[in-house]
This record gives sequence, structure tokens and C-alpha cells, in this order.
Amino acid sequence: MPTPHIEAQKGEIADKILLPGDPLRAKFIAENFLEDAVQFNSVRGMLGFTGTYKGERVSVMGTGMGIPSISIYANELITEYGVKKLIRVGTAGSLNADVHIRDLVIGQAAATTSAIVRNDFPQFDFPMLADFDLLDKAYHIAKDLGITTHVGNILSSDLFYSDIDQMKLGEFGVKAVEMEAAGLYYLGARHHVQTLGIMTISDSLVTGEATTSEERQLTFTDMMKVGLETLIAK
Ligand SMILES: O=P(O)(O)O[C@H]1O[C@H](CO)[C@@H](O)[C@H]1O
Ligand SMILES: O=c1cc[nH]c(=O)[nH]1
Repeated sequence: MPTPHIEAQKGEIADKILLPGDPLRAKFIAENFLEDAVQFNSVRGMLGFTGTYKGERVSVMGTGMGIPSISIYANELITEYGVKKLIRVGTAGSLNADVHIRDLVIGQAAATTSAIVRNDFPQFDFPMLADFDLLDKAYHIAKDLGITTHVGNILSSDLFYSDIDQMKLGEFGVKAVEMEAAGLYYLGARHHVQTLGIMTISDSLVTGEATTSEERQLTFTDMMKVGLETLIAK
């Protein structure tokens, strides 16, 4: 049965999915990496596709920007369509001088300005963690491909334009800021499914550098490959 936000029938979505924020990035992945890709969603322009990658059935779908948006899609994918492995492939801003534009950052854990945890657990701090099996696989796949990859804490901010001193977290080793991973990890814990965030550094809050659109395209391709290889790794 279709959900309020996804028009696919049951069975049209694979149990493994890549989740870029940008629905056009989902289309790019389907067109450039998947064979026999079929579009399963266009509700609100949030494009989703299922095809095969190296013979394995996989899906890719946009999530929109921010934790409220990714939480809607991840919830429906997990609870209504039975998705078990969800990997975000996003962009992020570096908070750390050692983390350069075009590098990959794999979010081992995600701090957040969102109240998602405090709403449910007012008396606890609840660390939001990536699935270790996916994390381990992604790191080794990226390393074997020769891609500069950092693993560690990230910040999932509610605001792209923030007045908070996010750079302060860089002093505590937080690698980068983006806007969705903590929400995805929280739902992974809630529903006992595997989740991971792999981000490409598109800009640096430390140096002010930013990638060109051509460079971003090439680096995005590395991240997509690592995400897909991780999804199908045994
Ligand atoms: O490139 P995506 O995956 O959308 O990720 C990042 O880019 C958006 C902000 O420009 C936010 O969604 C942030 O998390
Ligand atoms: O959320 C994001 C994504 C990319 N760059 C940023 O500074 N923030």
C-alpha cells in the first residue's frame, strides 16, 4: 500500500537503499550506477528508483533536507516497505582543519541540535551511532579505493544558517556538519535496522574553501560508489 509520502507498492523498493538529500542526486545515481532502474516515487518530487547494482537489487531515494524530512521517509521505508539497510550519501561542511574539501567523512556517531532524543528521553543523553558492520565495510571499501576518508563524530544541525558556534565542536574532534544523520541513526536504533551516513566535504567552515560544481560531481561519484559497494558487501 502506498504511504502518505511514497507511492510505491509493496515489493517495489529493495531492502537496501541509498539516501541522498537531493532527489536529483538520487536520479543521477540511478542513471549512472544502476541497471534497469525503475522510478517508484515522485510524490512531492522526492524521486526514488529501484534497479540492480552488480546484480544485487538496490534502491535510491531523496530524503529532502533536515531531520524532520529524512525521518518521514526513513520511517515509511522501514516500517511500511521493510527496508533493512539505509545509507545516507550527503554533503557536509568541514569543522576540522584536518578534514579537507573532497574528503569523505563517515559518521561514526552524530551529535545534534535537534530535540529528537530529548523528546523521548528527557533524563538521558542518548548517543546516536552508526551501524558498526556498515561502518567497518564502508571504511575498508573507501580505503581500498584510495579515497581519503575520516571516521568520527559529526554534527547534524537543524539549521544550515546557524548562529551557534559550530566551530567549537571541531575543537572536540567533531569532523563535519550536515543535517540528517542523527535522525537516521535514531530511527536505526528505534527499529533495529542498519544505518550509516557517508558524506563528501563540499565546503570548509575552517578555511572558507568550497568545491566547484565539476569537482563536486566527481567527488560525489566516489561517495556513491562506496555507498553502493557497502550496501551489497556480504
Ligand atoms: O547534500 P545533502 O545530502 O542534501 O546534505 C547537506 O546539504 C543540505 C544543505 O545544503 C542538507 O541536507 C545537508 O545535510
Ligand atoms: O549542512 C551542511 C552541508 C554542507 N555544508 C554545510 O556547511 N552544512
